[in-house]
Amino acid sequence: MDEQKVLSIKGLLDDTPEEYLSHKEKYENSIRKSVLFYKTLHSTEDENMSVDEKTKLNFRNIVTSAIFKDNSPFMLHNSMFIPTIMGQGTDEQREYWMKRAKNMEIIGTYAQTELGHGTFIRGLETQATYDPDTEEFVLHSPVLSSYKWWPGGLAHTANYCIVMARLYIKGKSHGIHPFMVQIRDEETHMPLPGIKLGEIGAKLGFNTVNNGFLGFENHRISRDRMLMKNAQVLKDGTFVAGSNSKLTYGTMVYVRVLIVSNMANMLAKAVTIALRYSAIRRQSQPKPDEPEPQILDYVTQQHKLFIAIASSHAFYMNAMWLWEIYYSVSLQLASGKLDNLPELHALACCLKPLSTIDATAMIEKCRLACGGHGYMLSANLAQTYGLATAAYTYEGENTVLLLQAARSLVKAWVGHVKGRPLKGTMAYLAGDSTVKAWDGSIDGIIQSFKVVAIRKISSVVKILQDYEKSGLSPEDAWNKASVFLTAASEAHGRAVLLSVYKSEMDKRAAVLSPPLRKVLLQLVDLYVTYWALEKVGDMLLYASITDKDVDELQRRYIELLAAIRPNAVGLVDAFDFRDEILNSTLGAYDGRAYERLMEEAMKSPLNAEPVNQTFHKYLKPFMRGKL
Ligand SMILES: CCCCCCCCCCC/C=C/C(=O)SCCNC(=O)CCNC(=O)[C@H](O)C(C)(C)COP(=O)(O)OP(=O)(O)OC[C@H]1O[C@@H](n2cnc3c(N)ncnc32)[C@H](O)[C@@H]1OP(=O)(O)O
Ligand SMILES: Cc1cc2nc3c(=O)[nH]c(=O)nc-3n(C[C@H](O)[C@H](O)[C@H](O)COP(=O)(O)OP(=O)(O)OC[C@H]3O[C@@H](n4cnc5c(N)ncnc54)[C@H](O)[C@@H]3O)c2cc1C
Repeated sequence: MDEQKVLSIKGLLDDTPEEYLSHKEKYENSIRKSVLFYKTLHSTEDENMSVDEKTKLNFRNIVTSAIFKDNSPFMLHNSMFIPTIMGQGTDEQREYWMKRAKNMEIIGTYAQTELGHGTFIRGLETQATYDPDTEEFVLHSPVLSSYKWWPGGLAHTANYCIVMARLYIKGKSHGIHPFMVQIRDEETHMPLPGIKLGEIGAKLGFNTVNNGFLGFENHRISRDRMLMKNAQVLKDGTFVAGSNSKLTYGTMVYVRVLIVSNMANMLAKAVTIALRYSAIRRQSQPKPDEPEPQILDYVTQQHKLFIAIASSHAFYMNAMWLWEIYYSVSLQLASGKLDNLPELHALACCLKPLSTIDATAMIEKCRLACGGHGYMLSANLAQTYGLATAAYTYEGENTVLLLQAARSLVKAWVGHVKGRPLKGTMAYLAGDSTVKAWDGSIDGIIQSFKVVAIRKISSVVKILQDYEKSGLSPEDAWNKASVFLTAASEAHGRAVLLSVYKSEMDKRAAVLSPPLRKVLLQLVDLYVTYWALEKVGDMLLYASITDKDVDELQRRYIELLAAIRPNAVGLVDAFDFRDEILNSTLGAYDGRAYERLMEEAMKSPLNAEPVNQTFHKYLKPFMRGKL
């Protein structure tokens, strides 16, 4: 990625801090920057790229688009509109729409969620009724709850969107399908007749993504606007179903994998800021007559931050591994082979939640580790948190996705008990789940996490079966056991994250210089030890850990923090974020945090004059008892 080229774009970087712009100005400024940015450096995925090139491009797009303190109103164009055309369009539709979309002749978004439904896709109410007389679909929003609500860029930016709507033919519903809909005139940008558009209002974050609402009043589109790769409607209204109705959900799987990469990047940004600040901040005097130490030398500070470095590495390694699986399954789907889709879906339903849960918590911990200055918007930690925490919800709310993963794990376990072979990332469930003695090695701990997952899955299946034996319906039994179903999914996800991080690092270790290998493997060791201590209850219950073993783990953890300390700054420098991308008074490479804090403070409009007009208007009369 040519950051220099991007950052040299005149006007891309803000003179006025975004914090002091109005809601409307923030959006307008973000459009200005997005146009500059995309004119200079933007390439989208090309179908004949190698997996490695695609992976690098995805990661590159994430990093480059990190230039914005918030996200770009073009975000959905790249992350969902284009992937949906690629994944859901026929060859002819791809040919036409990809050219226009890649050249930014049109700007699109992905409109699935409605005011009344986000998780329950089968409950979506937007109607697409086929009219065989005119060979058109009539799009209609029958009730307020059917208005599309949330899609990024929908409010004022996009002029096209993929609308996920319920297909009706001759009064019969044929499920949810994707439709390419022009929503604004390409010349005037006015909403087309029968289309209501607007912005949903200020949010915790994402305030320049231009999330909008969309309502239809019997708006007609031609038949060829239904993306018909996975299902078709013939001219006479005959519906031709696809091989698997869930192929329509393909874009969501893609984005869930993308989110894992994005969490690696977001967490890397936050820990770079917090750790560099911790290296320059000196505070307190534990030893009389000695200078105040760097707060990075407090072990509690190391405990807060070093796990974030290791977690960013872990998410990155897992993301690259998952991209390989994604692209391999996508190629199989293209040739009609569907049997590996459920495993990819289950993996994405584990890793997206766990990476967003951990990243969100650790980014907040990075902010808290910076004390008062971490609370400043100019530190760019609060905004980073705001962007990350959104991913807990979007692209499949985490609880719902963990329950989806549980659905696959329960099926796999029940099948295993009946003698059906387990495969892929669930094969370990067939392993021995009795641990006679604690094995404190890295591989031993990872094996213990697998045992925890096996035991949690088997025990929640027993709970489900007992509930059903007691007369509960499968649905009621499922709901009753759902807390422990999500716990079983989390345990599976934890085992995957740990084992993939370790195995991917082992693959790379061979080509690393000995000093680099040592440091990176220390981070693997720290990550595994940290999680063994975090989940010590599970280890006690299922992995025969004793209090002596825990004591040993604690001592090892402390030693690892000390071992990593000399390389800590180098490890975040290695993320190689330029100051303009960190966009933080605390995280700049030169360490001049105090000067930058003051520089940013002086940009506050309130500092333009020594006495604010409210003194004479309100305060003085008030203090003189005259109000
Ligand atoms: C700085 C730049 C960084 C970029 C980073 C990315 C940024 C992207 C920005 C994104 C902005 C946000 C966009 C959005 O949020 S788009 C909307 C996303 N919405 C969702 O994800 C909705 C979640 N809900 C669902 O997925 C389903 O409805 C759910 C499966 C949860 C519930 O389905 P339901 O209970 O109705 O059950 P079903 O019968 O429909 O389905 C269950 C069976 O279907 C299989 N299944 C489900 N989903 C999938 C899938 N996606 N792929 C494959 N298979 C799927 C599931 O396994 C079940 O199969 P079985 O019946 O065989 O068990
Ligand atoms: C910043 C942001 C950007 C977004 N961008 C887009 C976009 O571009 N395009 C788009 O289409 N959508 C977008 N969304 C919407 C997003 O996809 C939905 O918010 C998400 O799918 C969750 O659905 P929901 O909001 O209806 O929450 P709900 O599904 O109503 O969830 C609310 C609560 O109910 C629980 N719950 C729901 N169903 C179940 C269940 N079956 N079992 C157990 N618990 C359940 C959930 O766990 C959660 O605690 C965006 C959302 C955000 C926050």
